[in-house]
Amino acid sequence: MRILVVGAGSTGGYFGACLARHGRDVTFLVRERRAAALRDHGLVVHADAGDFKIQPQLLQAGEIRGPYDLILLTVKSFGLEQAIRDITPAVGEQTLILPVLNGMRHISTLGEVFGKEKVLGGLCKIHSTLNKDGEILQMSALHQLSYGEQDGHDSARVRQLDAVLSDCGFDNRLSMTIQNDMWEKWLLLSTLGAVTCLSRGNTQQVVRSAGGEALLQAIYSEVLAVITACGYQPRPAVIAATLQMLSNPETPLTSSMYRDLDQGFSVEADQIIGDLVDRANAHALPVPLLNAVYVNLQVYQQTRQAG
Ligand SMILES: NC(=O)C1=CN([C@@H]2O[C@H](COP(=O)(O)OP(=O)(O)OC[C@H]3O[C@@H](n4cnc5c(N)ncnc54)[C@H](OP(=O)(O)O)[C@@H]3O)[C@@H](O)[C@H]2O)C=CC1
Ligand SMILES: CC(C)(CO)C(=O)C(=O)O
Repeated sequence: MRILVVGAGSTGGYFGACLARHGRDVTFLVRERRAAALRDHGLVVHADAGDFKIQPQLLQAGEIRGPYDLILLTVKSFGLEQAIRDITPAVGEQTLILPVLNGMRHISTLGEVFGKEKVLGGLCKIHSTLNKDGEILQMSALHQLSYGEQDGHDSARVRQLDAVLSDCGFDNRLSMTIQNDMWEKWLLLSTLGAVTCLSRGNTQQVVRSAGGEALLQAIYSEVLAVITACGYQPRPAVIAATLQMLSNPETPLTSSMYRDLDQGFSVEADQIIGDLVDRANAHALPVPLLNAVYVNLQVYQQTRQAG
């Protein structure tokens, strides 16, 4: 199976390197600066289970010759439009596109461009980032990649994909409920992103602040109400466990959006929070806290762009 990993950042670099290290046929689609760095230094991964390095096969936009069997899409939401243009020559009749982006909006965008049947549901759970040398840093043992047919049916192609992604050193999961899994992940991630970005701190600091736990719970309730209004019902056990995890005063959690904000990088405000606010508005659902977070992040983005 020929695999094109689009982006060699925190998630693409991690999962792509694991796949290549285990003998899968992986090529990374990267941009010029990343290509130069990876050519010179290789792709270095500081994994929880130990460090390793691969010399990746690289391509840049315009160099793609023919379709790939799998496109693992690991760009940020604000890079999606460009990535769609760049991968178009790699998408053939049988190509499967597996996106790991947070949120939901990209699924319909990709479906509209390439055809819904080519786009799998997907998500990853990992705490990873790039260090100052552009190396991948896995910050906890978590490294889960889940995927499945959007409508949950079993198929030969997802079984084949599952076989290829198995035994590559990360936790791969074929899911027959991937849409619901993605909504459940959004519940976790958007609450975590909202509360950490708003407070400029981790969940432990939030929960140990006066009114912090109540704020977290109130944001969580707003997100849950939006998701439910959209027709998805997170499982009761997941609702309870997620809130318990987020409110645990012993565990300082951050989201990738907060880590980006903390470093002055662009954040996926529209995809992770704005889309929830839009959906709430469509259902005439008041979400004052999410709205406050969204405004806050938009102002951050404007300040960044002006600076
Ligand atoms: N990091 C994490 O812990 C987690 C992230 N996620 C989600 O995963 C998605 C990806 O995030 P993450 O990996 O952290 O992001 P990163 O910014 O670390 O990596 C994205 C990479 O995509 C590259 N890229 C963007 N556009 C293109 C393009 N057209 N062609 C080639 N390369 C491109 C960027 O390259 P360049 O260097 O050239 O800009 C960058 O290296 C996001 O939606 C995020 O929310 C989900 C779970 C955890
Ligand atoms: C759920 C979590 C926190 C870990 O995968 C995440 O998706 C993120 O940080 O973007």
